[in-house]
Amino acid sequence: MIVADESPLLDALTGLARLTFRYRSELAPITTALGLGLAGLWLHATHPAWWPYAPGAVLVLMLGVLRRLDRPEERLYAALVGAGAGAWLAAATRLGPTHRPLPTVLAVTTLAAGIPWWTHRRRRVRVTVDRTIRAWPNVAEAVGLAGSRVLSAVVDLWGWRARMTLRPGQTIADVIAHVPAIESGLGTRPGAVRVEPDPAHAGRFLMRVLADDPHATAIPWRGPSAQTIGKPIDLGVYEDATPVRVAFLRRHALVGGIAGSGKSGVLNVIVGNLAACPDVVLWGVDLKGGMELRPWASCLDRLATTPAEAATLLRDAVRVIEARARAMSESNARVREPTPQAPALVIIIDEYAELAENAPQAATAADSVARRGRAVAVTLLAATQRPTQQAMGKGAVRSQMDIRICLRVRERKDTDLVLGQGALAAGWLAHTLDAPGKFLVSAEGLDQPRRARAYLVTDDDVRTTAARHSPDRPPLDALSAAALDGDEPEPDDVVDAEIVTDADPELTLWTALRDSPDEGVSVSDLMNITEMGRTWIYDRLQAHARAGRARQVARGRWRATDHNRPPSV
Ligand SMILES: Nc1ncnc2c1ncn2[C@@H]1O[C@H](COP(=O)(O)OP(=O)(O)OP(=O)(O)O)[C@@H](O)[C@H]1O
Repeated sequence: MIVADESPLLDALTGLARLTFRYRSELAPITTALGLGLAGLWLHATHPAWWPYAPGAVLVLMLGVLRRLDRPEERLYAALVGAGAGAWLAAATRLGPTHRPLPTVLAVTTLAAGIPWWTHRRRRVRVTVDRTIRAWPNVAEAVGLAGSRVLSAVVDLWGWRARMTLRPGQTIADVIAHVPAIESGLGTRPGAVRVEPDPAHAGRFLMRVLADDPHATAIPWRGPSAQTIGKPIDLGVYEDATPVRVAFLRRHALVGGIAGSGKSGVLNVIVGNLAACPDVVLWGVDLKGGMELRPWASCLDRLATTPAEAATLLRDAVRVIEARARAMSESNARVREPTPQAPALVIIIDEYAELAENAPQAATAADSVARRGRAVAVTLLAATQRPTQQAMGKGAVRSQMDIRICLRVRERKDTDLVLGQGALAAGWLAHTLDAPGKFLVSAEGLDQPRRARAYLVTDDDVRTTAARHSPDRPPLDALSAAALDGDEPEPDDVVDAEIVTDADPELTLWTALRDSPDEGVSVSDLMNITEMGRTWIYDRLQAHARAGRARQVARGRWRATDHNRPPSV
Protein backbone atom coordinates (compact mmCIF):
# COMPACT_ATOMS: atom_id res chain seq x y z
CA MET A 1 0.00 0.00 0.00
CA ILE A 2 2.65 2.45 1.16
CA VAL A 3 4.96 1.46 -1.70
CA ALA A 4 2.13 2.01 -4.21
CA ASP A 5 1.46 5.46 -2.81
CA GLU A 6 5.07 6.41 -3.16
CA SER A 7 5.72 4.87 -6.60
CA PRO A 8 4.62 6.99 -9.57
CA LEU A 9 5.80 4.27 -11.95
CA LEU A 10 3.62 1.66 -10.28
CA ASP A 11 0.72 4.12 -10.29
CA ALA A 12 1.19 4.73 -13.99
CA LEU A 13 1.37 0.99 -14.71
CA THR A 14 -1.74 0.30 -12.66
CA GLY A 15 -3.56 3.11 -14.48
CA LEU A 16 -2.42 1.74 -17.83
CA ALA A 17 -3.56 -1.77 -16.91
CA ARG A 18 -6.93 -0.40 -15.86
CA LEU A 19 -7.34 1.51 -19.10
CA THR A 20 -6.27 -1.53 -21.14
CA PHE A 21 -8.82 -3.65 -19.31
CA ARG A 22 -11.55 -1.04 -19.70
CA TYR A 23 -10.91 -0.63 -23.42
CA ARG A 24 -10.07 -4.30 -24.03
CA SER A 25 -12.82 -4.62 -26.62
CA GLU A 26 -11.60 -1.63 -28.65
CA LEU A 27 -7.99 -2.81 -28.32
CA ALA A 28 -8.81 -6.42 -29.31
CA PRO A 29 -7.48 -6.18 -32.92
CA ILE A 30 -4.17 -4.74 -31.66
CA THR A 31 -3.79 -7.20 -28.76
CA THR A 32 -4.63 -10.07 -31.13
CA ALA A 33 -1.95 -8.90 -33.59
CA LEU A 34 0.57 -8.57 -30.74
CA GLY A 35 -0.30 -12.06 -29.48
CA LEU A 36 0.07 -13.44 -32.99
CA GLY A 37 3.48 -11.75 -33.37
CA LEU A 38 4.72 -13.12 -30.04
CA ALA A 39 3.40 -16.61 -30.86
CA GLY A 40 5.21 -16.44 -34.23
CA LEU A 41 8.42 -15.30 -32.52
CA TRP A 42 8.32 -18.17 -30.00
CA LEU A 43 7.35 -20.87 -32.51
CA HIS A 44 10.00 -19.75 -35.01
CA ALA A 45 12.68 -19.80 -32.29
CA THR A 46 11.71 -23.15 -30.78
CA HIS A 47 9.69 -25.25 -33.28
CA PRO A 48 9.99 -23.82 -36.83
CA ALA A 49 9.03 -27.22 -38.25
CA TRP A 50 5.55 -26.95 -36.69
CA TRP A 51 4.43 -24.37 -39.26
CA PRO A 52 1.92 -26.72 -41.01
CA TYR A 53 -0.01 -27.10 -37.69
CA ALA A 54 -0.38 -23.35 -37.09
CA PRO A 55 -3.59 -22.85 -39.18
CA GLY A 56 -5.15 -25.88 -37.45
CA ALA A 57 -4.34 -24.47 -34.00
CA VAL A 58 -5.91 -21.10 -34.91
CA LEU A 59 -8.95 -22.89 -36.34
CA VAL A 60 -9.50 -24.77 -33.06
CA LEU A 61 -9.37 -21.45 -31.17
CA MET A 62 -11.83 -19.87 -33.64
CA LEU A 63 -14.34 -22.71 -33.28
CA GLY A 64 -15.14 -21.55 -29.75
CA VAL A 65 -15.72 -18.00 -31.03
CA LEU A 66 -17.83 -19.13 -34.02
CA ARG A 67 -20.15 -21.10 -31.77
CA ARG A 68 -21.07 -17.95 -29.84
CA LEU A 69 -21.93 -15.91 -32.95
CA ASP A 70 -25.52 -16.07 -34.24
CA ARG A 71 -25.41 -13.86 -37.32
CA PRO A 72 -24.04 -15.08 -40.68
CA GLU A 73 -22.10 -11.85 -41.33
CA GLU A 74 -20.39 -12.10 -37.94
CA ARG A 75 -19.48 -15.74 -38.54
CA LEU A 76 -18.06 -14.90 -41.95
CA TYR A 77 -15.97 -12.14 -40.42
CA ALA A 78 -14.63 -14.48 -37.71
CA ALA A 79 -13.86 -17.20 -40.29
CA LEU A 80 -11.95 -14.77 -42.54
CA VAL A 81 -9.97 -13.34 -39.61
CA GLY A 82 -9.20 -16.90 -38.39
CA ALA A 83 -8.03 -18.02 -41.84
CA GLY A 84 -5.81 -14.94 -42.26
CA ALA A 85 -4.34 -15.31 -38.77
CA GLY A 86 -3.62 -19.04 -39.36
CA ALA A 87 -1.86 -18.33 -42.66
CA TRP A 88 0.21 -15.51 -41.15
CA LEU A 89 1.21 -17.65 -38.13
CA ALA A 90 2.29 -20.50 -40.41
CA ALA A 91 4.51 -18.13 -42.41
CA ALA A 92 5.88 -16.46 -39.26
CA THR A 93 6.66 -19.88 -37.68
CA ARG A 94 8.59 -20.96 -40.71
CA LEU A 95 10.30 -17.68 -41.75
CA GLY A 96 10.22 -15.57 -38.57
CA PRO A 97 7.73 -12.77 -37.84
CA THR A 98 10.22 -10.07 -38.88
CA HIS A 99 10.77 -11.64 -42.28
CA ARG A 100 9.59 -9.18 -44.94
CA PRO A 101 6.78 -8.51 -45.78
CA LEU A 102 5.26 -10.28 -42.74
CA PRO A 103 5.33 -7.22 -40.37
CA THR A 104 3.68 -5.04 -43.04
CA VAL A 105 1.09 -7.73 -43.80
CA LEU A 106 0.27 -8.01 -40.08
CA ALA A 107 -0.09 -4.24 -39.68
CA VAL A 108 -2.25 -3.81 -42.81
CA THR A 109 -4.55 -6.78 -42.07
CA THR A 110 -4.92 -5.67 -38.44
CA LEU A 111 -6.13 -2.31 -39.67
CA ALA A 112 -8.36 -3.85 -42.35
CA ALA A 113 -9.94 -6.31 -39.90
CA GLY A 114 -10.07 -3.63 -37.19
CA ILE A 115 -12.30 -1.22 -39.12
CA PRO A 116 -15.40 -3.47 -39.18
CA TRP A 117 -14.65 -4.47 -35.59
CA TRP A 118 -14.46 -0.91 -34.30
CA THR A 119 -17.52 0.21 -36.22
CA HIS A 120 -19.73 -2.84 -35.55
CA ARG A 121 -22.86 -1.57 -33.75
CA ARG A 122 -23.61 -4.76 -31.84
CA ARG A 123 -20.09 -4.92 -30.43
CA ARG A 124 -20.23 -1.30 -29.34
CA VAL A 125 -23.62 -1.77 -27.68
CA ARG A 126 -22.39 -4.95 -25.97
CA VAL A 127 -19.44 -3.02 -24.57
CA THR A 128 -21.78 -0.28 -23.35
CA VAL A 129 -23.96 -2.91 -21.69
CA ASP A 130 -20.96 -4.49 -19.92
CA ARG A 131 -19.82 -1.11 -18.67
CA THR A 132 -23.33 -0.16 -17.62
CA ILE A 133 -23.79 -3.37 -15.65
CA ARG A 134 -20.54 -2.71 -13.82
CA ALA A 135 -21.36 0.96 -13.26
CA TRP A 136 -25.05 0.35 -12.34
CA PRO A 137 -24.57 0.31 -8.52
CA ASN A 138 -23.10 3.84 -8.74
CA VAL A 139 -25.73 5.03 -11.23
CA ALA A 140 -28.51 3.54 -9.08
CA GLU A 141 -27.16 5.27 -6.01
CA ALA A 142 -26.98 8.60 -7.86
CA VAL A 143 -30.50 8.42 -9.30
CA GLY A 144 -32.21 7.33 -6.11
CA LEU A 145 -32.59 3.60 -6.79
CA ALA A 146 -29.78 2.39 -4.55
CA GLY A 147 -29.85 -1.37 -4.05
CA SER A 148 -31.32 -2.22 -7.45
CA ARG A 149 -29.31 -4.71 -9.51
CA VAL A 150 -28.99 -5.93 -13.09
CA LEU A 151 -30.01 -9.61 -13.32
CA SER A 152 -29.24 -10.11 -16.99
CA ALA A 153 -28.82 -8.02 -20.12
CA VAL A 154 -28.97 -8.71 -23.83
CA VAL A 155 -28.20 -6.65 -26.89
CA ASP A 156 -31.08 -6.42 -29.36
CA LEU A 157 -31.80 -4.82 -32.69
CA TRP A 158 -32.24 -1.30 -31.38
CA GLY A 159 -30.08 -1.20 -28.26
CA TRP A 160 -30.17 -3.40 -25.21
CA ARG A 161 -32.55 -4.58 -22.55
CA ALA A 162 -31.99 -5.76 -19.02
CA ARG A 163 -33.96 -7.57 -16.34
CA MET A 164 -33.53 -5.64 -13.14
CA THR A 165 -34.36 -6.31 -9.53
CA LEU A 166 -35.23 -3.70 -6.92
CA ARG A 167 -34.30 -3.34 -3.28
CA PRO A 168 -37.14 -4.69 -1.09
CA GLY A 169 -39.67 -1.90 -0.68
CA GLN A 170 -38.94 -0.21 -4.00
CA THR A 171 -41.61 -0.46 -6.70
CA ILE A 172 -42.00 0.09 -10.42
CA ALA A 173 -43.60 3.46 -9.58
CA ASP A 174 -40.25 4.57 -8.07
CA VAL A 175 -38.49 3.50 -11.25
CA ILE A 176 -41.00 5.30 -13.50
CA ALA A 177 -40.56 8.47 -11.50
CA HIS A 178 -36.79 8.21 -12.00
CA VAL A 179 -36.67 7.54 -15.75
CA PRO A 180 -35.21 10.97 -16.69
CA ALA A 181 -32.62 10.56 -13.91
CA ILE A 182 -31.71 7.08 -15.22
CA GLU A 183 -31.24 8.57 -18.71
CA SER A 184 -28.95 11.19 -17.24
CA GLY A 185 -27.08 8.59 -15.15
CA LEU A 186 -26.55 6.29 -18.14
CA GLY A 187 -25.63 9.21 -20.37
CA THR A 188 -28.26 8.39 -23.02
CA ARG A 189 -30.28 10.80 -25.12
CA PRO A 190 -33.56 11.96 -23.50
CA GLY A 191 -36.35 9.48 -24.17
CA ALA A 192 -33.99 6.52 -24.70
CA VAL A 193 -34.99 4.55 -21.60
CA ARG A 194 -38.20 2.49 -21.33
CA VAL A 195 -39.26 0.61 -18.23
CA GLU A 196 -41.93 -2.05 -17.94
CA PRO A 197 -43.14 -3.85 -14.84
CA ASP A 198 -42.42 -7.57 -14.55
CA PRO A 199 -45.91 -9.12 -14.44
CA ALA A 200 -44.55 -12.02 -12.36
CA HIS A 201 -42.68 -10.05 -9.68
CA ALA A 202 -43.45 -6.68 -8.08
CA GLY A 203 -39.79 -6.19 -7.17
CA ARG A 204 -38.47 -6.59 -10.70
CA PHE A 205 -38.72 -4.69 -13.94
CA LEU A 206 -37.54 -4.70 -17.51
CA MET A 207 -35.43 -1.80 -18.73
CA ARG A 208 -34.84 -1.08 -22.40
CA VAL A 209 -32.27 1.39 -23.63
CA LEU A 210 -32.72 2.37 -27.26
CA ALA A 211 -29.55 3.44 -29.01
CA ASP A 212 -31.68 4.61 -31.95
CA ASP A 213 -35.39 5.41 -32.13
CA PRO A 214 -36.93 2.53 -34.09
CA HIS A 215 -39.89 4.76 -34.83
CA ALA A 216 -37.89 7.70 -36.11
CA THR A 217 -39.37 7.45 -39.59
CA ALA A 218 -42.94 6.78 -40.72
CA ILE A 219 -43.83 3.13 -41.33
CA PRO A 220 -45.74 2.69 -44.59
CA TRP A 221 -48.97 0.70 -44.52
CA ARG A 222 -48.84 -2.43 -46.64
CA GLY A 223 -52.60 -2.71 -47.08
CA PRO A 224 -55.21 -4.60 -45.09
CA SER A 225 -54.04 -7.62 -43.11
CA ALA A 226 -57.52 -8.68 -41.94
CA GLN A 227 -60.14 -10.65 -43.84
CA THR A 228 -62.61 -11.01 -41.00
CA ILE A 229 -63.49 -8.88 -38.01
CA GLY A 230 -63.04 -12.04 -35.95
CA LYS A 231 -59.26 -11.78 -36.33
CA PRO A 232 -57.04 -9.06 -34.78
CA ILE A 233 -56.04 -6.10 -36.92
CA ASP A 234 -52.40 -5.00 -37.39
CA LEU A 235 -52.25 -1.35 -36.34
CA GLY A 236 -48.51 -0.74 -36.41
CA VAL A 237 -45.31 -1.96 -34.79
CA TYR A 238 -43.83 -1.90 -31.32
CA GLU A 239 -40.31 -0.70 -30.72
CA ASP A 240 -39.00 -4.25 -30.88
CA ALA A 241 -40.43 -4.51 -34.42
CA THR A 242 -43.24 -6.89 -33.41
CA PRO A 243 -46.68 -6.04 -34.81
CA VAL A 244 -49.44 -4.47 -32.70
CA ARG A 245 -52.50 -6.69 -33.13
CA VAL A 246 -55.83 -5.59 -31.70
CA ALA A 247 -59.09 -7.55 -31.82
CA PHE A 248 -62.13 -5.34 -32.53
CA LEU A 249 -64.93 -7.90 -32.56
CA ARG A 250 -67.59 -7.01 -29.97
CA ARG A 251 -65.37 -4.28 -28.51
CA HIS A 252 -65.82 -0.53 -28.43
CA ALA A 253 -62.67 1.47 -29.12
CA LEU A 254 -61.58 4.97 -28.12
CA VAL A 255 -58.75 6.77 -29.92
CA GLY A 256 -57.53 9.88 -28.09
CA GLY A 257 -54.76 12.43 -28.58
CA ILE A 258 -54.11 16.08 -29.32
CA ALA A 259 -54.77 17.64 -32.72
CA GLY A 260 -52.18 16.36 -35.19
CA SER A 261 -51.20 13.37 -33.05
CA GLY A 262 -52.44 10.96 -35.72
CA LYS A 263 -55.95 9.96 -34.59
CA SER A 264 -57.33 10.00 -38.12
CA GLY A 265 -54.28 8.02 -39.18
CA VAL A 266 -55.13 5.27 -36.67
CA LEU A 267 -58.80 5.36 -37.74
CA ASN A 268 -57.63 4.96 -41.35
CA VAL A 269 -55.64 1.82 -40.51
CA ILE A 270 -58.65 0.32 -38.74
CA VAL A 271 -61.19 1.35 -41.39
CA GLY A 272 -58.81 0.19 -44.14
CA ASN A 273 -58.72 -3.25 -42.57
CA LEU A 274 -62.44 -3.44 -41.79
CA ALA A 275 -63.20 -2.36 -45.37
CA ALA A 276 -61.54 -5.60 -46.46
CA CYS A 277 -63.69 -7.72 -44.11
CA PRO A 278 -66.90 -9.03 -45.71
CA ASP A 279 -68.43 -9.73 -42.29
CA VAL A 280 -68.75 -6.15 -41.11
CA VAL A 281 -70.93 -3.23 -42.16
CA LEU A 282 -69.43 0.21 -41.59
CA TRP A 283 -71.35 3.34 -40.67
CA GLY A 284 -69.58 6.66 -40.24
CA VAL A 285 -70.29 9.86 -38.30
CA ASP A 286 -68.07 12.78 -39.18
CA LEU A 287 -69.36 16.11 -38.01
CA LYS A 288 -66.32 17.89 -39.43
CA GLY A 289 -68.28 17.98 -42.68
CA GLY A 290 -67.10 14.52 -43.69
CA MET A 291 -63.51 15.72 -44.01
CA GLU A 292 -61.99 12.57 -42.50
CA LEU A 293 -64.41 9.80 -43.44
CA ARG A 294 -65.70 10.89 -46.86
CA PRO A 295 -62.70 9.34 -48.66
CA TRP A 296 -64.02 5.99 -47.35
CA ALA A 297 -67.61 6.78 -48.40
CA SER A 298 -67.75 4.01 -51.02
CA CYS A 299 -67.03 1.46 -48.29
CA LEU A 300 -69.40 2.97 -45.75
CA ASP A 301 -72.97 1.75 -45.76
CA ARG A 302 -73.97 5.12 -44.30
CA LEU A 303 -72.20 8.38 -43.55
CA ALA A 304 -73.66 11.11 -41.34
CA THR A 305 -72.11 14.56 -41.61
CA THR A 306 -74.72 16.71 -39.82
CA PRO A 307 -76.09 16.47 -36.28
CA ALA A 308 -79.52 15.49 -37.62
CA GLU A 309 -78.07 12.71 -39.79
CA ALA A 310 -75.97 11.54 -36.86
CA ALA A 311 -79.04 11.38 -34.61
CA THR A 312 -80.90 9.30 -37.21
CA LEU A 313 -77.95 7.01 -37.80
CA LEU A 314 -77.43 6.30 -34.11
CA ARG A 315 -81.17 5.92 -33.51
CA ASP A 316 -81.11 3.31 -36.24
CA ALA A 317 -78.17 1.61 -34.56
CA VAL A 318 -80.28 1.28 -31.41
CA ARG A 319 -83.08 -0.25 -33.51
CA VAL A 320 -80.64 -2.75 -34.97
CA ILE A 321 -79.48 -3.66 -31.47
CA GLU A 322 -83.03 -4.18 -30.32
CA ALA A 323 -83.98 -6.30 -33.30
CA ARG A 324 -80.89 -8.43 -32.89
CA ALA A 325 -81.33 -8.73 -29.12
CA ARG A 326 -84.92 -9.83 -29.60
CA ALA A 327 -83.93 -12.44 -32.18
CA MET A 328 -81.12 -13.68 -30.00
CA SER A 329 -83.25 -14.00 -26.91
CA GLU A 330 -85.79 -15.97 -28.94
CA SER A 331 -83.07 -18.33 -30.12
CA ASN A 332 -81.33 -18.37 -26.71
CA ALA A 333 -78.08 -17.17 -28.27
CA ARG A 334 -75.67 -15.26 -26.02
CA VAL A 335 -73.42 -13.59 -28.56
CA ARG A 336 -73.63 -12.97 -32.27
CA GLU A 337 -70.86 -14.38 -34.44
CA PRO A 338 -70.61 -12.21 -37.56
CA THR A 339 -70.72 -13.76 -41.03
CA PRO A 340 -71.03 -12.09 -44.45
CA GLN A 341 -74.76 -12.93 -44.29
CA ALA A 342 -75.14 -11.57 -40.76
CA PRO A 343 -72.37 -8.97 -40.50
CA ALA A 344 -71.22 -7.02 -37.46
CA LEU A 345 -71.95 -3.28 -37.46
CA VAL A 346 -69.13 -0.88 -36.59
CA ILE A 347 -69.96 2.81 -36.20
CA ILE A 348 -66.95 5.07 -36.67
CA ILE A 349 -67.30 8.46 -34.99
CA ASP A 350 -64.59 10.98 -35.76
CA GLU A 351 -64.31 13.71 -33.10
CA TYR A 352 -66.84 12.42 -30.62
CA ALA A 353 -66.86 15.77 -28.77
CA GLU A 354 -68.66 17.35 -31.76
CA LEU A 355 -71.39 14.75 -31.41
CA ALA A 356 -71.81 15.24 -27.68
CA GLU A 357 -71.92 19.02 -28.11
CA ASN A 358 -74.00 19.41 -31.26
CA ALA A 359 -76.18 16.31 -31.30
CA PRO A 360 -77.09 15.40 -27.71
CA GLN A 361 -79.85 13.08 -28.94
CA ALA A 362 -77.32 11.19 -31.02
CA ALA A 363 -74.99 11.04 -28.02
CA THR A 364 -77.76 9.49 -25.93
CA ALA A 365 -78.27 6.83 -28.58
CA ALA A 366 -74.48 6.29 -28.76
CA ASP A 367 -74.57 5.77 -25.02
CA SER A 368 -77.15 3.07 -25.51
CA VAL A 369 -75.07 1.45 -28.24
CA ALA A 370 -72.02 1.51 -25.95
CA ARG A 371 -73.88 -0.25 -23.17
CA ARG A 372 -75.90 -2.73 -25.18
CA GLY A 373 -74.18 -3.26 -28.50
CA ARG A 374 -71.37 -5.72 -27.71
CA ALA A 375 -73.27 -8.98 -27.57
CA VAL A 376 -75.11 -8.19 -30.81
CA ALA A 377 -71.89 -7.09 -32.56
CA VAL A 378 -72.82 -3.41 -32.89
CA THR A 379 -69.81 -1.45 -31.72
CA LEU A 380 -68.37 2.05 -31.66
CA LEU A 381 -64.99 3.26 -32.83
CA ALA A 382 -64.67 6.82 -31.56
CA ALA A 383 -61.87 9.36 -31.85
CA THR A 384 -61.58 12.52 -29.81
CA GLN A 385 -58.92 14.93 -28.61
CA ARG A 386 -59.58 14.98 -24.86
CA PRO A 387 -62.18 12.44 -23.77
CA THR A 388 -63.35 14.35 -20.72
CA GLN A 389 -66.74 13.35 -19.33
CA GLN A 390 -68.14 16.50 -20.96
CA ALA A 391 -66.58 15.73 -24.36
CA MET A 392 -67.93 12.19 -24.22
CA GLY A 393 -71.44 13.27 -23.28
CA LYS A 394 -72.91 12.61 -19.88
CA GLY A 395 -73.49 8.91 -20.33
CA ALA A 396 -71.37 5.85 -19.93
CA VAL A 397 -69.66 5.85 -23.33
CA ARG A 398 -66.14 6.40 -22.05
CA SER A 399 -66.38 3.78 -19.34
CA GLN A 400 -67.67 1.27 -21.91
CA MET A 401 -64.63 1.59 -24.18
CA ASP A 402 -62.74 -1.71 -24.03
CA ILE A 403 -59.91 -0.69 -26.35
CA ARG A 404 -58.04 2.53 -25.57
CA ILE A 405 -55.55 3.87 -28.08
CA CYS A 406 -53.68 6.88 -26.74
CA LEU A 407 -51.62 9.07 -29.02
CA ARG A 408 -49.73 12.09 -27.80
CA VAL A 409 -51.45 14.10 -25.06
CA ARG A 410 -50.52 17.62 -24.00
CA GLU A 411 -50.80 17.30 -20.23
CA ARG A 412 -49.39 14.33 -18.32
CA LYS A 413 -52.73 13.79 -16.58
CA ASP A 414 -54.59 13.54 -19.91
CA THR A 415 -53.11 10.06 -20.23
CA ASP A 416 -55.56 8.95 -17.54
CA LEU A 417 -58.44 10.52 -19.50
CA VAL A 418 -57.78 8.27 -22.47
CA LEU A 419 -56.35 5.16 -20.86
CA GLY A 420 -58.15 5.22 -17.53
CA GLN A 421 -57.42 6.32 -14.00
CA GLY A 422 -53.97 5.33 -12.74
CA ALA A 423 -52.46 4.73 -16.19
CA LEU A 424 -49.93 7.56 -15.84
CA ALA A 425 -48.71 6.34 -12.45
CA ALA A 426 -48.39 2.84 -13.90
CA GLY A 427 -45.93 4.05 -16.53
CA TRP A 428 -48.18 4.88 -19.52
CA LEU A 429 -46.36 8.10 -20.42
CA ALA A 430 -48.36 9.30 -23.40
CA HIS A 431 -47.11 12.89 -23.02
CA THR A 432 -43.64 11.69 -24.06
CA LEU A 433 -44.81 10.33 -27.43
CA ASP A 434 -42.94 12.64 -29.75
CA ALA A 435 -44.19 12.06 -33.31
CA PRO A 436 -47.56 11.66 -35.02
CA GLY A 437 -48.80 8.08 -35.10
CA LYS A 438 -46.87 7.01 -31.97
CA PHE A 439 -49.30 5.46 -29.52
CA LEU A 440 -49.93 3.30 -26.48
CA VAL A 441 -52.70 0.73 -26.52
CA SER A 442 -54.60 -0.81 -23.66
CA ALA A 443 -56.98 -3.67 -24.39
CA GLU A 444 -57.61 -7.24 -23.34
CA GLY A 445 -54.23 -8.96 -23.43
CA LEU A 446 -52.40 -5.67 -24.06
CA ASP A 447 -51.66 -4.38 -20.60
CA GLN A 448 -48.06 -3.21 -20.86
CA PRO A 449 -47.16 0.41 -21.69
CA ARG A 450 -45.25 -0.51 -24.83
CA ARG A 451 -44.76 2.25 -27.38
CA ALA A 452 -45.90 1.61 -30.89
CA ARG A 453 -46.18 3.54 -34.13
CA ALA A 454 -49.18 3.22 -36.38
CA TYR A 455 -48.70 2.52 -40.05
CA LEU A 456 -48.96 5.63 -42.17
CA VAL A 457 -51.94 5.38 -44.51
CA THR A 458 -51.56 7.86 -47.35
CA ASP A 459 -54.41 9.44 -49.33
CA ASP A 460 -53.45 7.15 -52.20
CA ASP A 461 -53.72 4.11 -49.91
CA VAL A 462 -57.23 5.21 -48.91
CA ARG A 463 -58.26 5.71 -52.54
CA THR A 464 -56.93 2.36 -53.77
CA THR A 465 -58.19 0.39 -50.75
CA ALA A 466 -61.65 1.95 -50.94
CA ALA A 467 -61.86 1.37 -54.71
CA ARG A 468 -60.71 -2.23 -54.35
CA HIS A 469 -63.09 -3.27 -51.59
CA SER A 470 -66.19 -1.14 -52.20
CA PRO A 471 -67.73 -3.64 -54.68
CA ASP A 472 -67.59 -6.40 -52.03
CA ARG A 473 -69.11 -4.55 -49.11
CA PRO A 474 -71.94 -6.54 -47.53
CA PRO A 475 -75.40 -5.06 -46.90
CA LEU A 476 -77.01 -5.18 -43.46
CA ASP A 477 -78.66 -8.54 -42.74
CA ALA A 478 -82.39 -8.76 -43.44
CA LEU A 479 -83.36 -8.72 -39.76
CA SER A 480 -81.44 -5.49 -39.06
CA ALA A 481 -82.59 -3.86 -42.30
CA ALA A 482 -86.21 -4.68 -41.48
CA ALA A 483 -85.78 -3.02 -38.08
CA LEU A 484 -84.94 0.22 -39.90
CA ASP A 485 -87.90 -0.03 -42.25
CA GLY A 486 -90.43 -0.93 -39.60
CA ASP A 487 -92.40 1.36 -37.37
CA GLU A 488 -89.94 1.08 -34.50
CA PRO A 489 -89.96 3.41 -31.50
CA GLU A 490 -87.78 6.56 -31.46
CA PRO A 491 -84.76 6.42 -29.13
CA ASP A 492 -86.56 8.71 -26.68
CA ASP A 493 -89.27 6.11 -26.53
CA VAL A 494 -86.84 3.26 -26.31
CA VAL A 495 -87.85 2.80 -22.72
CA ASP A 496 -91.29 1.75 -23.90
CA ALA A 497 -89.91 -1.16 -25.80
CA GLU A 498 -90.97 -4.46 -24.44
CA ILE A 499 -87.61 -6.16 -24.58
CA VAL A 500 -85.70 -5.75 -21.41
CA THR A 501 -82.19 -7.09 -21.37
CA ASP A 502 -80.46 -7.77 -18.07
CA ALA A 503 -77.52 -5.66 -19.08
CA ASP A 504 -79.47 -2.50 -19.91
CA PRO A 505 -79.66 -0.14 -16.93
CA GLU A 506 -81.77 2.33 -18.93
CA LEU A 507 -84.58 -0.17 -19.32
CA THR A 508 -84.12 -1.48 -15.79
CA LEU A 509 -84.49 2.08 -14.52
CA TRP A 510 -87.63 2.65 -16.56
CA THR A 511 -89.19 -0.61 -15.46
CA ALA A 512 -88.53 0.32 -11.82
CA LEU A 513 -90.12 3.75 -12.30
CA ARG A 514 -93.13 2.38 -14.13
CA ASP A 515 -93.75 -0.41 -11.63
CA SER A 516 -93.06 1.67 -8.51
CA PRO A 517 -95.73 2.12 -5.81
CA ASP A 518 -97.57 5.46 -5.57
CA GLU A 519 -94.99 6.86 -3.12
CA GLY A 520 -92.30 6.31 -5.79
CA VAL A 521 -88.92 4.64 -5.61
CA SER A 522 -85.88 6.19 -3.94
CA VAL A 523 -82.74 7.22 -5.81
CA SER A 524 -80.62 4.83 -3.73
CA ASP A 525 -82.97 1.97 -4.63
CA LEU A 526 -82.63 2.95 -8.28
CA MET A 527 -78.85 2.93 -7.89
CA ASN A 528 -79.01 -0.58 -6.43
CA ILE A 529 -81.38 -1.88 -9.07
CA THR A 530 -79.50 -0.47 -12.05
CA GLU A 531 -75.99 -0.71 -10.55
CA MET A 532 -75.35 2.78 -11.90
CA GLY A 533 -73.96 5.88 -10.15
CA ARG A 534 -75.95 8.72 -8.61
CA THR A 535 -75.03 11.20 -11.36
CA TRP A 536 -76.20 8.87 -14.07
CA ILE A 537 -79.48 8.21 -12.23
CA TYR A 538 -80.18 11.93 -11.76
CA ASP A 539 -79.30 12.58 -15.34
CA ARG A 540 -81.75 9.96 -16.61
CA LEU A 541 -84.46 11.07 -14.16
CA GLN A 542 -84.14 14.65 -15.41
CA ALA A 543 -84.43 13.42 -19.00
CA HIS A 544 -87.58 11.45 -18.16
CA ALA A 545 -89.01 14.43 -16.28
CA ARG A 546 -88.33 16.79 -19.21
CA ALA A 547 -90.07 14.36 -21.56
CA GLY A 548 -93.04 14.19 -19.17
CA ARG A 549 -92.56 10.50 -18.50
CA ALA A 550 -91.59 10.62 -14.82
CA ARG A 551 -91.90 12.95 -11.86
CA GLN A 552 -90.58 13.44 -8.37
CA VAL A 553 -93.32 12.53 -5.90
CA ALA A 554 -91.37 13.37 -2.73
CA ARG A 555 -87.83 14.42 -1.90
CA GLY A 556 -85.55 11.84 -3.58
CA ARG A 557 -88.48 9.59 -4.64
CA TRP A 558 -89.57 9.15 -8.25
CA ARG A 559 -92.11 7.31 -10.31
CA ALA A 560 -93.45 7.24 -13.86
CA THR A 561 -96.24 9.73 -14.68
CA ASP A 562 -99.72 8.25 -14.48
CA HIS A 563 -100.34 7.75 -18.17
CA ASN A 564 -97.07 5.80 -18.38
CA ARG A 565 -97.99 3.45 -15.51
CA PRO A 566 -99.89 0.23 -15.93
CA PRO A 567 -103.51 0.57 -14.71
CA SER A 568 -103.80 -0.62 -11.10
CA VAL A 569 -105.71 -3.80 -10.65
N1 LIG B 1 -48.69 6.80 -38.34
C1 LIG B 1 -48.16 7.92 -38.79
N2 LIG B 1 -46.86 7.98 -39.15
C2 LIG B 1 -46.32 9.13 -39.59
N3 LIG B 1 -46.98 10.29 -39.71
C3 LIG B 1 -48.27 10.31 -39.36
C4 LIG B 1 -48.93 9.13 -38.88
N4 LIG B 1 -50.21 9.45 -38.63
C5 LIG B 1 -50.35 10.76 -38.93
N5 LIG B 1 -49.19 11.28 -39.37
C6 LIG B 1 -48.93 12.67 -39.82
O1 LIG B 1 -49.50 13.55 -38.88
C7 LIG B 1 -50.42 14.44 -39.50
C8 LIG B 1 -51.65 14.62 -38.63
O2 LIG B 1 -52.30 13.37 -38.53
P1 LIG B 1 -53.87 13.24 -38.29
O3 LIG B 1 -54.62 14.13 -39.20
O4 LIG B 1 -54.18 11.78 -38.31
O5 LIG B 1 -53.96 13.81 -36.81
P2 LIG B 1 -55.28 13.99 -35.94
O6 LIG B 1 -54.90 13.63 -34.56
O7 LIG B 1 -56.42 13.27 -36.55
O8 LIG B 1 -55.47 15.55 -36.06
P3 LIG B 1 -56.88 16.35 -35.91
O9 LIG B 1 -57.34 16.16 -34.51
O10 LIG B 1 -56.45 17.76 -36.20
O11 LIG B 1 -57.79 15.77 -36.94
C9 LIG B 1 -50.76 13.80 -40.86
O12 LIG B 1 -50.88 14.75 -41.84
C10 LIG B 1 -49.60 12.90 -41.15
O13 LIG B 1 -48.68 13.56 -41.98
